[in-house]
Amino acid sequence: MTNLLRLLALYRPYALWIGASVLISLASLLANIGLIAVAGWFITAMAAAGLAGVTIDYFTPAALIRALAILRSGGRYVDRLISHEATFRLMGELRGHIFASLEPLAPAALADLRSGDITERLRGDIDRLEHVFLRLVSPLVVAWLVGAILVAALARWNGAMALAAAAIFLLAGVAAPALGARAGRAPSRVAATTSADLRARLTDDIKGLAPLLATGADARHIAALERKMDDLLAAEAKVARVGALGQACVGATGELAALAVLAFGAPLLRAGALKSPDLAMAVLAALAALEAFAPLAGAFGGLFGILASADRVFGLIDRKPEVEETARPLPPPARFNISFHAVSLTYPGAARPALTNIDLEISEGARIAFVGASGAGKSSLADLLMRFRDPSQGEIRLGGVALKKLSGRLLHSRIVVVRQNPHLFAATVAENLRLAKRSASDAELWAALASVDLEETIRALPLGLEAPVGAAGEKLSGGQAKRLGLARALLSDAPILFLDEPTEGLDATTAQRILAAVLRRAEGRTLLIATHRPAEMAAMEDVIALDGGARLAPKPQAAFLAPTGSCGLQSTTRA
Ligand SMILES: Nc1ncnc2c1ncn2[C@@H]1O[C@H](COP(=O)(O)OP(=O)(O)OP(=O)(O)O)[C@@H](O)[C@H]1O
Repeated sequence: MTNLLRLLALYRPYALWIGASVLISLASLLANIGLIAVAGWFITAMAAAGLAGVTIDYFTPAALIRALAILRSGGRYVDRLISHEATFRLMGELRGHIFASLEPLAPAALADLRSGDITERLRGDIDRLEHVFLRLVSPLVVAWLVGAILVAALARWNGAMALAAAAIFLLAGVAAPALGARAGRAPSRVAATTSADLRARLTDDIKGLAPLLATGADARHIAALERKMDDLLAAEAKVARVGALGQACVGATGELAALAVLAFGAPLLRAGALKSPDLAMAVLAALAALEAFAPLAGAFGGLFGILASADRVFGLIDRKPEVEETARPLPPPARFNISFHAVSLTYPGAARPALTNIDLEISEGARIAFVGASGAGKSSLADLLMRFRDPSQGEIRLGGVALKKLSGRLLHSRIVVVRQNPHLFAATVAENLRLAKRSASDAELWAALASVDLEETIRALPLGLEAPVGAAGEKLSGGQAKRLGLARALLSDAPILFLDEPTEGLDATTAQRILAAVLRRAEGRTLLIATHRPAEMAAMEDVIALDGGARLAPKPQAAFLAPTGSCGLQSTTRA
């Protein structure tokens, strides 16, 4: 419920829009009720005048009927316009708000969420929140106001008649929504969470279709999706049943209110305390009140589904970032030497540290190779350097300034990391490259491609630089996608490059050519390479060996090049 209140609080900047929408909705509903009531009064009065052989002024009621008809139709149109505009603005803002909250979370604090899940929270769940105002709040407020106005109007003729109508309106406007919400609580929550899960799974399965087909696991996954779909349909059927029952109950509101007015009005008519046109008007007004209460019937059955979506959306916003941005970042340091001071890192929930007590001094422009078996901690070093995570202990400094005191944006403009499988966007070759340097000319793009041996391949594509690379670069081979990621990094002006196994999987000749180009383009910059290749180690000024997260004792570079298995690491002792 707290999240529902938080959601409603977000509407505060749109209070004027919402007030206007409720007023216009109320006016058009009252116009409709007035139209039916005045028409009833008019017909009865005309009949009574005919029987009595007298004439009455029919211009005024006819004009009133016309005016009410125009107000009803125009009001409905303007109401839709305003209420939807307010809702769309709010949803747009909420999406922007969520995107802004996602940025500091990425990548570490989102690592446990499937990408389909995040997409679903941003799309489906937010869409569901749209109903809060349109289907719940506005209809409820309008129904209560209409009920109160009708009861006040009836009270002018007879208190008991007004009380009876009030009791019926309370049943329809308070008891029925409350019961509907209660009955729909479990199934609507199940429907919302199952639907979110189903979409997230579907997204994941579509992304991983190739391995699913290759391993023959597709049938199992399809069966699992079908089971989820059955669960969803069953939950939605229950929500629909609650809605239908609510509709049946609320549907009787108008008739019951009309009967109550008739029951109390007939004796007044006989006693001459009420005229027949007035009674007809009151009965028809009570009957027409149904229009105000009808939307409440099914809406509240799904209330808890909307709350489940609100929980999922706010659950994303409320996640704690792995790293806190400093509110007052220091200016960029003058130098770019890197130092690690007794740095340890233990991932949340991990049994043992990924990095232990690492001390490092990397001077500006240095060329260092990081070596170590898989899981030794090389990529974790890069994550810490980019401040995707903070060390559990110790401190990292850039130019003598603690990373925590620098802004994330500054850090990311100074240090570029190329991961083992760099992410490519579903955009063109040029767009992917220009992420690193927006102003890069085509000639610069070609030069960057040439340095990773990709120029010929891209020139051979009919669209060249404008060729789309497909989702996550799937139109390129694994090696080509990796090289495009590398070209992107080389294009940037960042003074520090961290390349995580840049030539892994490439043949020795291509790897050698690319290494030469990397060294050329990294001239004057700090170049850090995580590698298993002796040639890359040999090209660096220094080799730092990691084993199980600890830095091994320094030893001559040549020792790493000895063919003793895992880069000559076995005989090395811990630092
Ligand atoms: N997000 C994570 N959550 C928990 N443990 C992690 C996470 N990422 C890495 N680890 C663990 O931290 C240790 C170091 O991993 P890291 O990826 O830094 O090694 P690496 O040397 O880069 O390995 P590789 O050469 O295979 O890429 C490993 O034991 C790994 O299982």
